[in-house]
Formats: sequence, structure tokens, C-alpha cells
Amino acid sequence: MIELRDISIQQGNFLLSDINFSIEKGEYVVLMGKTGSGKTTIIEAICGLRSISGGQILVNGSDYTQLAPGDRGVGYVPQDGAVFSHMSVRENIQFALKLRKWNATEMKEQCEQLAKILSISHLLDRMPEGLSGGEIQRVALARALSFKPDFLCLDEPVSALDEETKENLYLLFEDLKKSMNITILHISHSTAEAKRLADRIIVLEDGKIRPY
Ligand SMILES: Nc1ncnc2c1ncn2[C@@H]1O[C@H](COP(=O)(O)OP(=O)(O)OP(=O)(O)O)[C@@H](O)[C@H]1O
Repeated sequence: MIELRDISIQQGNFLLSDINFSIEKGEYVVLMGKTGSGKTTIIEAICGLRSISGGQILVNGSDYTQLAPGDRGVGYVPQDGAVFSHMSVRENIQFALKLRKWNATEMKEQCEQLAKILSISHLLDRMPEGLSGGEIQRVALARALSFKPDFLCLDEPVSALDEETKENLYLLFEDLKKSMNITILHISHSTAEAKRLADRIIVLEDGKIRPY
């Protein structure tokens, strides 16, 4: 279970305060809200990529608030993919595995299995420059899933994809939840997508979290 307790974040003139919500183990929660309402800010705080000015982030009762991003076990798919431009697709996908000292055979197997699932096997030896938006999203997803995270944060992960690829990814997300019991927090602007995937939808409005 992940719990945000009285989180406040100040960046420039933008302030979020007293953000409280929790997500049960294995639950799929979709976070909605107007553009600029602070959804990415919240997800990045959970991943340890934004500093918070108050409150606590608890995972299974342990305080993660000050933990380095790499020690949180959170897989993150940023809004624009944000793949590392100086690394090949394969190196991007294996990045977190290298940090975790997987051996070369395990890294190769895991990378190739994910690439197959996400239909990017033919891209493994390409550099990110020139990849399409949809290809970048799938590389980012493979990178986030590589180390088998317990918790996955998805920031509009299918926004650049065609309907058929979107549907394939929805099936993949549903399978991750069912077969691997991964806890998922997914930002979406699509009510249809949220209803299709979520166990629960929450909305960030006027700086507060409320149920849909
Ligand atoms: N470093 C920063 N300094 C000042 N303001 C910032 C900074 N980073 C983000 N903001 C502001 O914080 C607000 C929330 O941004 P955030 O990206 O979290 O919104 P969002 O809900 O994810 O939006 P969208 O749906 O458009 O992706 C925005 O007004 C943004 O301009």
C-alpha cells in the first residue's frame, strides 16, 4: 500500500497542500484533473523526482519521503517518454537492471522479452533520435517495467498511440495488474480510458483530491 499523508509542494507560484490519498496493493487508480492541476507533480513526488515541502510518503508503512528515486522500486513512464538520448533503446531498457547489477544474460533476456511484448524488438539497436512518439512511449514503458517494479506510475502513457496499439497496451496493463499484482497510478485525460482500466478514479481539483 502507498499512502500520501498531508503532502505539500511549492513550485514557483503553484502550490499543492494537504494532499492525502492511498492506493492498496494491486489496485489500479487513475488520476484525472484539468491541465496544470498538478497531476505530474504528484507522481514525480512519489517517484522522488520533486522535492516536497511537507508531509510523508509511506509504502507498506515505511517512510519513503527522503529515499532516493532508485531505491523506491517505482517504475515511471513520464509524459513525453524522456528516454535517455545518448543510449540505444536496448541500453535504455537495461538501464535500471545495470544499476541493480543483473548479469548480462539476465539483462538480455529481460530486455528482449519486454521488447517482444511491446513490439519494439526491431528497435533495440537504434538510438532514440528519430523514433516516433508511440515508439518512445513503448521504450519508456519497457524501461519502467524492466526491474519488475511493485508500483508503476504512468503519466498519459498511451497519448501518442493509435487505437490498436492503445488497446494492446490496455490489455498489457490489465495483465500486469492481474498476473503480477502490480499497483498502478495512471494519469489520464480520457474518461473512457479511466473507466476501462481503473478500480478507482480520483480527481485533482482546486488543489484537492476527490473521488470521481
Ligand atoms: N519548476 C517549476 N516552477 C514553477 N512552476 C512549475 C514548475 N513545475 C511545474 N510548475 C507548474 O505547476 C503546475 C502543475 O504542473 P503539472 O505538470 O503537475 O500539471 P499536470 O496536471 O500534470 O498538467 P497536464 O495535464 O497539462 O500534464 C503548472 O502550473 C506548472 O506550470
